[in-house]
Order: sequence, then structure tokens, then C-alpha cells
Amino acid sequence: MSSQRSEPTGLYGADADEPAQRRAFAGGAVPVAVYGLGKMGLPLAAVYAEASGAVTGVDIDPDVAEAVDAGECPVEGEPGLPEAVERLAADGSLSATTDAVDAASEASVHVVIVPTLVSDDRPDLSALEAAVRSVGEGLDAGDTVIIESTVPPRTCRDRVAPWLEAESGLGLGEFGLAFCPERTMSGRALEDIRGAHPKVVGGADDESTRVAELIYGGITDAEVYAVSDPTTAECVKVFEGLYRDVNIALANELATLAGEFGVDVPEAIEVANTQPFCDIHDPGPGVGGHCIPYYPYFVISEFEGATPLLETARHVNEYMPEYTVERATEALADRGRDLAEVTAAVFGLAYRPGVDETRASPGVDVAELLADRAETVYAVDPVTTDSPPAGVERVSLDDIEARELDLAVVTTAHEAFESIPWKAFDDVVVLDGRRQFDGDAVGHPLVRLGDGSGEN
Ligand SMILES: NC(=O)c1ccc[n+]([C@@H]2O[C@H](COP(=O)([O-])OP(=O)(O)OC[C@H]3O[C@@H](n4cnc5c(N)ncnc54)[C@H](O)[C@@H]3O)[C@@H](O)[C@H]2O)c1
Ligand SMILES: CC(=O)N[C@@H]1[C@@H](OP(=O)(O)OP(=O)(O)OC[C@H]2O[C@@H](n3ccc(=O)[nH]c3=O)[C@H](O)[C@@H]2O)O[C@H](CO)[C@@H](O)[C@@H]1O
Repeated sequence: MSSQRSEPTGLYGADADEPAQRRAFAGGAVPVAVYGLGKMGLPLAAVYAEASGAVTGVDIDPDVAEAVDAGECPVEGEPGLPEAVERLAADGSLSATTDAVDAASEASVHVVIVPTLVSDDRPDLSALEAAVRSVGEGLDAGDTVIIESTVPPRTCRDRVAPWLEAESGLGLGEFGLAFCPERTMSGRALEDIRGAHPKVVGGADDESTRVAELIYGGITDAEVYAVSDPTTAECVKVFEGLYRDVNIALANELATLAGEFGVDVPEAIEVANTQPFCDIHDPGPGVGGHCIPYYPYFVISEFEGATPLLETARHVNEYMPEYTVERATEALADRGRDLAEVTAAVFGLAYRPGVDETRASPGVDVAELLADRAETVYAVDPVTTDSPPAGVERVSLDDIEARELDLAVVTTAHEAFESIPWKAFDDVVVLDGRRQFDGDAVGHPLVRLGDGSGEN
């Protein structure tokens, strides 16, 4: 970190007036530590470094910390991020370390954006606890702690604040705490963090909220919404995800009834959505990623109250890979073919187009089900890099045309799939789970989820 900076300062409870505090933040006099340099954390650290000129990134992975400290970008698929990391490391605005306590003792603003996953349908906050306790060990009076990781409601109040107080010996009110959720999508993180959506801040007290508003006023071009407290901000973030999971489940359930309705359900959805009080989402082979499939369990398993809607929506969405394979089986049987004897290819292991992420991915689930039921199964995905499921052979988009396919299942609408050489296949049944193709483009029997062609 540059030695030209004025005396480092804490913003929480500072005597200086707000313009002076804003100048201090923008001038590198408010050292920041960002804990977690992953898909969301590294872009966030970069934007903080652009705004403050004084960021130390912390990651437990020495390869990540070493790369970032050297100005290299270990995160793929984020336009502008490699250039930003290189530039900010070179000018001293961004450095990185694995030593969280050392970074915490130097910083006055602590931003935690480590993974919060789910295992056995329960939130796994172990990474959060480890990071927060390290922050606590290096915490000073006047510091501000900001949690950006998505967490169950009440986490800041019932877990983070006690962890910080236990490790630092300070009491809340001697330091600030706010929950400021990350509302960012992979693939456009810098754009989102810089201001695509309003930023939500919820402070444990008025001073925490004031400091969070001041900081994000220097980070984002978007409006900063201050809410009553951290729990309200935690609810804002989780509710966004719950809304999405439930509404995707509605679309999926309607799609599974298309055969009985005898209609193309997405056509009906599209027209139903032409009036402003309806926003039915798109049916598909399932719901993947590290957000939407997990957030419901931040409520279902954390609170006593009944959650039948959230649980049912999860069951509907988790059934969709099975439903997709059932529809494929039916489509083959309608043409006198037996799934057990066919060669199938799954197009798309990523959970959504263009993103190298297979967590909870429908394409992976479909490939696993086919591996158990079909003769031979290939997987084609030009974006993801991890291994396909057991029993599934990864084949490139260039090479797949040399394989005789009986069944093709499109589970992710990657842009590159527009060039799938359908004419190269003699007699393939195509099940398009993402409405990427129309019949003319494919030139083979085409089944689309929710098209009403099946028995259900
Ligand atoms: N990825 C998204 O699209 C997205 C969107 C919004 C919110 N979020 C939330 O952001 C948070 C981070 O997600 P992500 O996608 O960046 O995760 P990620 O898995 O891409 O990266 C996490 C990083 O944190 C590091 N890490 C783990 N434990 C650590 C610790 N104790 N201290 C320091 N570093 C640690 C890991 O080594 C890794 O580099 C999660 O809470 C997630 O719910 C993610
Ligand atoms: C800031 C932040 O946290 N943003 C999150 C991020 O979420 P995400 O990266 O997990 O992406 P999603 O788009 O939610 O997709 C999840 C899975 O659901 C499938 N899906 C989706 C829509 C649909 O109509 N039918 C579907 O079947 C899709 O294929 C995929 O598998 O972006 C969303 C805005 O895109 C936000 O709302 C969401 O908060």
C-alpha cells in the first residue's frame, strides 16, 4: 500500500464532517479489506479499489491471493476485470494476502463476501464465521464491518455481531456493522457493482447506516436504499431469490400440464405476461446456480414457521430434470425407440448460458439421469471446464457431429449452440429445454418442454 496516504482513519463515529470523510475514503485514507476474492469478491474488491485506492484482498486460497497480488485475475468470464485487477495492483490500490488478521488490523472498513452454501438442505456459514472471527481479531474501535455474502435473515444480529464482539473485546456501538447484499450476476459483475441496481444497506445502528451510505455513495452510481436494520437488508436479498424460485416453479408446473391442456404453455405464458400484473417466468429443465436453489433453505431450515410454498417450489424445480428425461423417453417411444438403446447428448452443463458454473446445474442432473438409462451419453459444453458426471463423455461442439446421435437434449442455451450442425445427424430426436431452436432450424423431430405434445 502506498506510503503517501494521510493517517488511516475509521469512519464510524468520526468527528470529521461528511465531505471530509468522503474525501478521506476517496483519497486512500480509509484502508479497506475485502474477504473472499471469488466470482463476486474480486470484482467487488476491484470496484472498492477504484473508489478508495486502498484495498487489501484476503483469500484463504494462496493461489488466488498470489495471483491477485501480482495483478493477475483468477476469475474467468468477467469483462473488464483482468484489466482492472492488473491496473489496480500496479498502482498500489489493490493488494492481496492470505493473512486475514493482519489485513484486518490494518483496515478500517471490512467487507466480507465469502461463500455461504447449503449442505443437507441447511445453510453452511462456516466460511462466514471464519472470516468474521478473523476480522474480529483485527478490529479497532471506529471500524466498520460490511457483510455482502448472502445469509439467512438474522445472521448479522444473532451470529456476526456476537462473533465480532467475542473476538475483538469491543461492543457493537464502538464499531459499525451493516448488511449490504451483493445484487450482482456473474458475467456482468463490474457493471452491476458500479450501479446497475439500487444498493441496499442496513446498519445495526444509525451511525453504521450512515457510514455504509457514505461508502456506497462513493462506489455505485445507483441509488442507495437505507433500510431499518441488517435483518431487513438480509430479507431483501433472500426475498429476491425466493420470489424467483417460486415463480420459476409455477412456470415449470404449468409446463408439466401442457400435454393435458393440449397447448404450448410458453405461448400462453408469453401472452398472459402482456398485462402488468402477471410475470410468469420461463419453464425449463431445472433451476441451477449457487443462489436460487439455495436461498429457500436459508428460510425453510432456519425458522420454525411453516414454509409449504417454498418447499413445494423446491420440489417442483428439483423434479424438472427427471421430467425432462421422462419427456425424452416418451418422445423416443413415440418413434419406436427405447431410451436404453440410444446414444444421447446433453447440450449444456452450465447452469445458465455463458457462465462457467455447474453448481446444482439442471444439465448435470439430466446427464446423470441419462447415464443411468441410456446406452451411451455425451455432454457438450463450450463454456464449463469441470469434468462431466460419471458415465458421461465430454465431446466438443466440433466433434459431436461425428457421433451418431439418437437423442439430443438442450439444457442450456449457450450462444455457441446456434451453430450445432443438426443436418450432420441422420435421425435424432431433439428435446429443447430452453426454447433455443425452432423446428425449421433443427430439421429433425423437435420436442420442447411445455409444448403440449406429450401425454402430460
Ligand atoms: N456468484 C453469484 O452470482 C452471486 C451473486 C450474488 C451473491 N453471491 C454471494 O456472494 C458470496 C460469494 O460468492 P462467490 O460466487 O463469489 O463465491 P466463489 O466460490 O466464487 O468465491 C469464494 C472465494 O472465497 C474464498 N474463501 C472461502 N472462505 C474464505 C475465508 N474464510 N476467508 C477468505 N476467503 C475465503 C474462496 O477461496 C474463494 O476464492 C456468497 O455469499 C454468494 O451467495 C453470489
Ligand atoms: C444479484 C443476484 O444474486 N442475481 C441473481 C442471479 O441469479 P442466477 O445467476 O442464479 O441466475 P437466474 O437467472 O436466477 O437462473 C437461475 C436458474 O434458474 C433457471 N431459470 C431462470 C429463469 C427462468 O425464468 N427459468 C429458469 O429455469 C436458469 O436456467 C438457472 O438455471 O440473477 C438473477 C437474474 O437473472 C437474479 O434474479 C438473482 O437474484
